[in-house]
Amino acid sequence: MASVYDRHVDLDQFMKGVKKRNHGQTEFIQAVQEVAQDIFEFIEDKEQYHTAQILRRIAEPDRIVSFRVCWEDDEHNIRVQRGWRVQNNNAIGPYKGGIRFHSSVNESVLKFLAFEQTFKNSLTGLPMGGGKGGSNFNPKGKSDSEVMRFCQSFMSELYRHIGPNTDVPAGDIGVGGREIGYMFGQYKRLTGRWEGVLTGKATEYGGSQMRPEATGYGAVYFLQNMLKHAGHDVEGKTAVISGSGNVATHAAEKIVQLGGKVLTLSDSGGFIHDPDGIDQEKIDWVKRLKNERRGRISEYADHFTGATYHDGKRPWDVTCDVALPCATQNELNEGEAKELVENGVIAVSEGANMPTTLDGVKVFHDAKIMYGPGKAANAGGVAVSGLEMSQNSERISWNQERLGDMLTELMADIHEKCVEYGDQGEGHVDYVKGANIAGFKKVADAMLAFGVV
Ligand SMILES: NC(=O)C1=CN([C@@H]2O[C@H](COP(=O)(O)OP(=O)(O)OC[C@H]3O[C@@H](n4cnc5c(N)ncnc54)[C@H](OP(=O)(O)O)[C@@H]3O)[C@@H](O)[C@H]2O)C=CC1
Ligand SMILES: O=C(O)CCC(=O)C(=O)O
Repeated sequence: MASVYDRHVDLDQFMKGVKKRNHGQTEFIQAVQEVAQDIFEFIEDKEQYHTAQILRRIAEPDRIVSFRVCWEDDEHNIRVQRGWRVQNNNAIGPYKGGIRFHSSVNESVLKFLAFEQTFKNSLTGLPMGGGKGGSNFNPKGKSDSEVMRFCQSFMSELYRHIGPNTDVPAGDIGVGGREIGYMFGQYKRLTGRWEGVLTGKATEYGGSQMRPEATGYGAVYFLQNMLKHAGHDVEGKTAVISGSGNVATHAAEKIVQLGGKVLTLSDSGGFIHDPDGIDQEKIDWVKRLKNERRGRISEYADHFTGATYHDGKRPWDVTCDVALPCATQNELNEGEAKELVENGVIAVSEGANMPTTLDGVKVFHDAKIMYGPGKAANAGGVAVSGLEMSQNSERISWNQERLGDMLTELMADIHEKCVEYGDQGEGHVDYVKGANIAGFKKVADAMLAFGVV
């Protein structure tokens, strides 16, 4: 008798199902679409993946925990926020991925991030599954005490769902060293245990050297590998960077160290353009502005002569050789991608997660420029988090130099995997395809080994 379930759905039927089951979750649907088109091609002649419905299963989170987070502001008002942890897939290791605090956070955003994280973590070669969490809490303008009370309340719910062998969160937008400290302190208080349950900790209490730098540096190493593969170098290149947080400032720092010139940085208000170049001294100033004074990037143009501030704008119309979107999802659209290409960009390396819209990706693809998608290019952060987990379990700590070498090697390996599965001949590499297939294969083969679970 014919089965009512057709194992051989095509891409369109598959995406129809995804859209129906995840109605209105536009970011999640976008992330699945971008992966599915490559995976369907890859598994066309591989019956085992169809029979076991592997992609269908990866695109359905193992579980989503959602909870209320109550906290008291400095005026003694009771505030109520939502918190989530999306545990997408733990086939190859404990769930692993950051926590985001931003007013735009919702279930769709966290599902897309956890889905992407599953492929990214697989690409690192380390034993980590994919997860992501967060809240619609907006830390901007809040006092340290308010942030502390919020973090403690958030962890009072989250702690029962995480653990060093279960799920290991870290930072993301709006969650840096300060927030990780408050959350780790609360976990320790609630459980009575010191264990490596979060990464991105300060080095005084078990954090890893190089973790703050790892995502931004890693995105530049990935860029460097792409350029080298095509016979180019970072030295002498002009770079346009968006964002001015952890990833953007460290990407800028590494570009400068390798002899490139950084022209822009941005935040959600607008971007600054400094034709003289944003050197190390200026980057340090931006780090203090953002991490200590918690100010706006517009202040840069008041402080440094020659720089201009462009209110409400994104930096993609500034002519450059390389572009690094390092702020947030969907911050670079089709029109902006066309503008970059027309202005002669040769490579794009994504420090942020899914910063380019699907139409924008198509522009880069058609123009055959070197385009490193976030799940490969920004994997250095979670890779060093994986190394932090190893150091915590072994009760050891590696030095900066050793970790720097490991990060460089990890990014070169990820680049190699992308080339292995994405080489299109005549010197062109489809890095999206390479990252999707290499990331998928390891998770899929582990899932096959487990049977139907
Ligand atoms: N931290 C990490 O290790 C990793 C981060 N990533 C990704 O990198 C990106 C940046 O993260 P990170 O640097 O850690 O975060 P931060 O909070 O340190 O910085 C975020 C930056 O992006 C800007 N930004 C945030 N939302 C928007 C928006 N809607 N429009 C325009 N600008 C925006 C912020 O500006 P403003 O201050 O005005 O909000 C800020 O400049 C994210 O996509 C994150 O998922 C990826 C891998 C690892
Ligand atoms: O280090 C981690 O676990 C989090 C990294 C992360 O959230 C990401 O890669 O997007």
